[in-house]
Amino acid sequence: MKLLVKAPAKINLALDVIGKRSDGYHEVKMIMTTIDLADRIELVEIPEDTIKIVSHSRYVPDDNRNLAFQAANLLKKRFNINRGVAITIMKTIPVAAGLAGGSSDAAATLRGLNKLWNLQLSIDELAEIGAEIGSDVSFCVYGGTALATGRGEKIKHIESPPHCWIILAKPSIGVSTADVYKNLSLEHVNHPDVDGMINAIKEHDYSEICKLVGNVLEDVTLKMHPEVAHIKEQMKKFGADAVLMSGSGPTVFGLVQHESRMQRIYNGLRGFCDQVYAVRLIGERNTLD
Ligand SMILES: C[C@@](CO)(OP(=O)(O)O)[C@H](O)COP(=O)(O)OP(=O)(O)OC[C@H]1O[C@@H](n2ccc(N)nc2=O)[C@H](O)[C@@H]1O
Ligand SMILES: Nc1ncnc2c1ncn2[C@@H]1O[C@H](COP(=O)(O)OP(=O)(O)O)[C@@H](O)[C@H]1O
Repeated sequence: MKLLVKAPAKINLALDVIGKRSDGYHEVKMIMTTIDLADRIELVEIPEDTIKIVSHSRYVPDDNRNLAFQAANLLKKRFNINRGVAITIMKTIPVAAGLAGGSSDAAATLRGLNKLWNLQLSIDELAEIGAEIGSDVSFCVYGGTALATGRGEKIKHIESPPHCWIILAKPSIGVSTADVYKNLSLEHVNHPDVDGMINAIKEHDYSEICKLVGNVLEDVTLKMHPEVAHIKEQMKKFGADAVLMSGSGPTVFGLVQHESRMQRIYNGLRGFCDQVYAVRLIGERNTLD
C-alpha cells in the first residue's frame, strides 16, 4: 500500500519568549499559521522491517537525524510494529529556514502512518507524540492557525486570519534554531502584543494584524546575518503591508492583500534573492482521512 501526505510550512505572525525554563528550553507565546507551501511525503510499505528515507535534497539527512524517520521510529517502537516503510520526501520548503519543514514532514509521517498501520490514534494523541520529536511538531500535526505556548507544544486553535498573499524570501544561509535561542537576551527585548494579535485575527482586522506582527528572535538573527535586514528593507520598499522574519529565520515574509502588488514585490525580490515564493494562507486544519 502507498500513501501521499501533504506537509505544509508555517509562519509565526507573532513570536514572544516569556522566559527560560529549567529544561533548557524557552517558554514561548506565539501565533502560528500554515501556508500553502508544502513538501510531499510518500509512504510505501516495504518487505524488510526497516525505515528507509529517500530524499533528493542534499540538505536533508537520510538517516535517524531526519525528523520523519524519528516519527516513524517512535510509532514503530511504541506500538510494536513489525513492518517496514519507505518514506520519500519531495522537498519544496527551504531547509533550516524558520518554516518548520522538518517538523511538518514528521507530522505528516505521523498522520500517514496512523492510517497505513491502522493505529486509530486521534489527532490529539498524534500531536502529543509529535511533541517528543520537536517543539513545532504538535502544531504541524493539526495545521490551521493557533496560539502555541509552553515550549511550543501546547496548542489552542483560533480562527484563521483574513485571506492575503504571503511573500517569502530566504537568503542563502541556514540558521540553527538552538543558536538563535542561545543568543537571545531576555532583558533587551520588545515583546510583541500576542493577545492583541489574537483579537485582531478574531475581528478580521487586516490592518491591525499588519501593525501587530512581531518576533523577539528577529533581532538575534539580524545581528548574526545582516542580509536578513536587507531583505526586510527591500520587501518594505516594494510595498508589503507588513514584513517579519519567521521563527528563528532566516526567511522573511511579507503580507499583501492585492495581487498586483504581490506580483510587483515578487518580481522585485527575484532580482537579488534566489528563493522567493508567493503563497496563500491555508485556513483549514488537517484531518485524519
Ligand atoms: C523558533 C521556532 C518558532 O516556531 O521555529 P523554527 O524557527 O525552528 O521554525 C520554534 O520555537 C522552534 O521549534 P523546533 O525547531 O521544533 O525546536 P526543537 O527542535 O524542539 O528545539 C531546537 C532547539 O531550540 C531551542 N528551543 C526550542 C524551542 C523552545 N521553545 N525553546 C528553545 O530554547 C532548544 O535549544 C532546542 O534544543
Ligand atoms: N525532513 C527534514 N526536512 C528538513 N530538514 C530536516 C528534516 N529532518 C531533519 N532535518 C534537519 O533539521 C534542521 C532544521 O530544519 P527545518 O525543519 O527545515 O528548519 P526550521 O527548524 O528552521 O524550521 C536541518 O538542519 C536539517 O538537517
